[in-house]
Amino acid sequence: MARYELVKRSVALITLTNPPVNALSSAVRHAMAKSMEQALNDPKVTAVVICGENGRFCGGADIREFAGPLRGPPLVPLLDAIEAGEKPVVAAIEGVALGGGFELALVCHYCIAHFKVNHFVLKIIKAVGMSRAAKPLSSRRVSMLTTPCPPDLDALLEVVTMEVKKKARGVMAPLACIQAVRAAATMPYSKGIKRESELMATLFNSGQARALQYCFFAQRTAGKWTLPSGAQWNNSKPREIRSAAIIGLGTMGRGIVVSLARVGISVIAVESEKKLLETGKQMVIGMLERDAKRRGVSASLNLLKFTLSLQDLKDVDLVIEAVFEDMALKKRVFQELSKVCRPATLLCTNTSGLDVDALAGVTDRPHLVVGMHFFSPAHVMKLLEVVCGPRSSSETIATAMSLGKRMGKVSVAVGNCPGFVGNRMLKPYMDQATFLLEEGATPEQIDKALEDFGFAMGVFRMSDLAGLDVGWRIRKESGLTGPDVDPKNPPRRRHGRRYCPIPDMVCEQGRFGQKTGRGWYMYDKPGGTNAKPDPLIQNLLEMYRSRYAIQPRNISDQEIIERCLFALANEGFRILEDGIAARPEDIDVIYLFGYGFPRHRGGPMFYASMVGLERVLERLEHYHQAHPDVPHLEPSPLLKKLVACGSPSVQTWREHIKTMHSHL
Ligand SMILES: CC/C=C\C=C\CC(=O)SCCNC(=O)CCNC(=O)[C@H](O)C(C)(C)COP(=O)(O)OP(=O)(O)OC[C@H]1O[C@@H](n2cnc3c(N)ncnc32)[C@H](O)[C@@H]1OP(=O)(O)O
Repeated sequence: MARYELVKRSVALITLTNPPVNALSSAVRHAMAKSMEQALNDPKVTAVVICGENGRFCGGADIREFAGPLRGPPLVPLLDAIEAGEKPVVAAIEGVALGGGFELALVCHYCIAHFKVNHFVLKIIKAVGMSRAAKPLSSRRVSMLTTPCPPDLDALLEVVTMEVKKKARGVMAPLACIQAVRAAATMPYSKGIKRESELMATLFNSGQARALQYCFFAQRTAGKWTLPSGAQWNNSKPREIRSAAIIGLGTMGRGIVVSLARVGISVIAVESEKKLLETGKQMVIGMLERDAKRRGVSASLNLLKFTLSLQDLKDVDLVIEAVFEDMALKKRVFQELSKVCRPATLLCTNTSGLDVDALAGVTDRPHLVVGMHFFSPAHVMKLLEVVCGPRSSSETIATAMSLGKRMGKVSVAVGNCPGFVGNRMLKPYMDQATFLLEEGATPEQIDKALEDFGFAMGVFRMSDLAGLDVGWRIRKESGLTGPDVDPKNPPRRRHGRRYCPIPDMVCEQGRFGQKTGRGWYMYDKPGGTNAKPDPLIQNLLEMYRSRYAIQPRNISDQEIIERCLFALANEGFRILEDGIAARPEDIDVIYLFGYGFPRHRGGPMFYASMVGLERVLERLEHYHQAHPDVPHLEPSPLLKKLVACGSPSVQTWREHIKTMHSHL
């Protein structure tokens, strides 16, 4: 946990040894306290060097211990002893120094940071020995340092506070940080530290802290996929991918090309027409150049090839199809790829919800077919849903997951069903939002409630950004709207359930969102981003309500949140029951990284557990009674089962999920 060595007969070298990140667990704190005591009491020791094993100084407190009561010695007295000691202590920092690890470095009298500090420990020790006589320690104690306090501190912090409130809506920690900075600048050290401890205690005991800790581990759990066959992340070897091809240079295709090229993979990009190819090429080159400039590296343009011919793909390791969301077209592409590519080439689809196994079925290698569902813009968004078809091999899944990681994505393995996890859950969420419009709410009221909850964007603002025509096309293909559907017979119902045609009416007016300058909001120009409420939408809603004799009512923010988010979580429970997601953590990670769900709320499933499953069940029953023609509001059997089992913690739900067959 901490190794103590006497080096050169006078320097104590204390090495933190708690892999993988040398977190300050209770055992480490105990060993550190003992080692420091030994060093300070040993007359032979004239100086101390603290470092971390395996190229990492310290990743801070052991977050796993936060779930229980504090055990072992507290950190602050240890830090105080180092700071006040009569022997110089040097932090030799390599890799990370985070949280409590950073505090540990701060109280040391000297800090040396290098990307390979272990090579330097002996030199550091020598330098420390020499400087000992020259420099008295009083000037090296952090408590003796004065913090500069600008005369306009209040105004400065006010500006920062406003910025933080805008960027991290509803999040407590950044505001507490500003208060701690104020305390440091205006109070003596001991009082400032006391204030900081109080702020820390408030945060530490908050629901937000629990949510953020949950997110940290959920993100890491998501990479550890497992199949009922026994194949899993640590026993399935991914293939090495050196070359890839992308079919389709629309918005998604371009982002995927950039994501691959910037990690050094050669990419062949294919389009069907010369003009589309040229436009796509220019866009990709521009994106890569801007990206490289931002990262201070040179753009990897030599890795790219642009072509109109699928024949050029015969030798690539992997293909990602990113053509229009049209099953017939995708099947044609997969049939062609089957003929052209060498038998070992992996064939992936970027479909956002179509049947991956149906595509596998038209190829000569269904075991090498897998979904790689990127989120737009693909070179920015961190989420990748890896859609495992029933015939995808474990090697194929491992390769897609590992390629996602290589591109810096958070990859989550999901099963194959319409919409997979993310988009399947989006439907009930968006349905509730449009039903609320019918009942009397406005897009801006619903968006504000969701943004106050913490979403980066409300549902209507997000739809305008994504483009309203995509969903419209899908609804037409599923027979929910279009020339063959009589909107009056029956009105506001399709396939035996409630249906809101307002989104179709918006699209019929050519309002497709930001790209057309009009959508649920109006924008200064096509492509504009500054959303303003549009009186025409207000008129449309009023006319619609009067046509169907709907008496608008005042709808509270609480109802908006409950109906949208409990319907969302309810679908999540069904997804768990169906074996489309293996764990609630996977669902939460998908919503955190793909749909802007606020991290300090932990994701839809964690949020439901924090609200209390009993309460979620009671509200869903209430809303389902009021809207019996909305099946998504009917509480799922798993939710009922969990409540009947006493609402266990989210980490243990898996034990209660008995799926007949997993789709993973
Ligand atoms: C006694 C209390 C006194 C003082 C309290 C002070 C406040 C704090 O210190 S709060 C903690 C602050 N520290 C952090 O927030 C760091 C969190 N960790 C990270 O950001 C990263 O893990 C990393 C250190 C930058 C390393 O990143 P990477 O190389 O990508 O590895 P990972 O996959 O993220 O992590 C590997 C492995 O380590 C586990 N882990 C990492 N940090 C901690 C930690 N602080 N506590 C416990 N466990 C940690 C992580 O879960 C991974 O575990 P696996 O089992 O391999 O999944």
